[in-house]
Amino acid sequence: MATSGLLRRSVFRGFSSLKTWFRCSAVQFSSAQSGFFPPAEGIMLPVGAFHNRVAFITGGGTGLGRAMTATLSQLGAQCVIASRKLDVLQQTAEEISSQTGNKVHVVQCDVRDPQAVSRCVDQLESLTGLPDVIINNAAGNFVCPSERLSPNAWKSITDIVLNGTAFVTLELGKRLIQSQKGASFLAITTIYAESGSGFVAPSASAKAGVEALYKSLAAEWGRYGHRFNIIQPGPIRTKGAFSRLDPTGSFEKAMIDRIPVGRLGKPVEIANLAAYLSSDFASWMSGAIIRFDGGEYVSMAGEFNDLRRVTPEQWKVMEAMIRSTKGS
Ligand SMILES: CCC/C=C/C=C/C(=O)SCCNC(=O)CCNC(=O)[C@H](O)C(C)(C)COP(=O)(O)OP(=O)(O)OC[C@H]1O[C@@H](n2cnc3c(N)ncnc32)[C@H](O)[C@@H]1OP(=O)(O)O
Ligand SMILES: NC(=O)C1=CN([C@@H]2O[C@H](COP(=O)(O)OP(=O)(O)OC[C@H]3O[C@@H](n4cnc5c(N)ncnc54)[C@H](OP(=O)(O)O)[C@@H]3O)[C@@H](O)[C@H]2O)C=CC1
Repeated sequence: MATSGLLRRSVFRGFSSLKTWFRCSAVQFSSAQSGFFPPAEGIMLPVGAFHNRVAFITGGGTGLGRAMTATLSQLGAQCVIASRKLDVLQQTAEEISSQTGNKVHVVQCDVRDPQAVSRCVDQLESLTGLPDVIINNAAGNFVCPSERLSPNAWKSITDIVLNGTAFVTLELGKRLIQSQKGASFLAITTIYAESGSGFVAPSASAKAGVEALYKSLAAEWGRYGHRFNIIQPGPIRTKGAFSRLDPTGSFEKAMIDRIPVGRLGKPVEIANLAAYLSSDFASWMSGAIIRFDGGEYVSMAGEFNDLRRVTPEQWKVMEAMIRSTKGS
């Protein structure tokens, strides 16, 4: 009796401090743990893995598209990058070509316009011939409460992300089928294409559509020699994304705090994965969706994941409480 009274008192003291502790504690992961997971900045595939290959990358002038272009070019590919801003494309192409010694071509194209996409593919064909690798990376996005979205805001994101990807994929796919040439298609979506997310509803909806398109074509166009895969990145700092998704910079710490690996991703990390998926080493991969997020998605999803905050001392108290229910 005396022992169980003591236990109850100590359990109660422990529990109330636990409640206080839970209220006070906001941080789940220390960025110090990123020390366990330093990014490897080198190029993963062997030199020449894309020798004699042509890669077409939308949005290749900036951010992740630029990193993918640099990696493919380093691996021997002749790259063609396309987006709206010709000056940005030209500067990126010159910088990458001068580093790798491989030509990077540029084509101005607004992927929202199917005629422009068709003209872009004409230009691509005359520059390099049809590509072996297609990376649908171009996107538009901004955080916005859904009740503030105008029809044109919705349309603008959907047109870039879903329709743009579809126009590029269909135009190239048809021409590749016609010429009996196989290719690897890769789309860059995001982790919330799966879960949905408040404040980016147009992007979440359009990215989910891209995933449905790529899974459908993986099933349908394997017979023409085409593979379709998807990378769902978590947060990787780029000017384009972070200026539109975290304009004040106040959410970055919260992002890092919920990533088990304890840090943001690096552009070169996604570039290595994209190169692998686009390479012959991945010729048995099609219809795959690779989540690439340092564990953020599962970290946000699990009901009991907040128990990471419980200290060993607090576990002693909780375990005693649970064990004391035996027979009740
Ligand atoms: C962290 C982990 C998960 C991260 C996921 C990341 C996903 C990403 O996709 S990041 C990629 C970010 N990069 C970009 O967005 C680059 C390209 N973006 C743009 O060019 C522009 O931001 C835009 C998408 C708006 C398109 O530009 P465009 O010049 O074609 O359009 P606008 O005429 O400026 O706007 C079209 C309509 O949208 C309304 N609008 C624009 N910004 C906002 C905003 N911040 N909030 C609400 N509404 C906005 C704009 O008013 C236009 O509508 P309307 O006035 O009715 O005509
Ligand atoms: N960075 C991140 O944390 C994450 C990024 N992603 C995805 O990664 C990809 C790259 O994003 P990121 O590098 O961060 O951002 P950027 O803003 O740097 O890249 C977006 C690119 O898309 C191009 N683009 C936009 N609209 C059009 C259009 N209408 N026609 C042709 N090109 C267009 C832009 O070029 P231009 O303005 O010259 O047209 C730009 O180069 C996107 O698909 C994004 O959704 C997904 C999850 C996380």
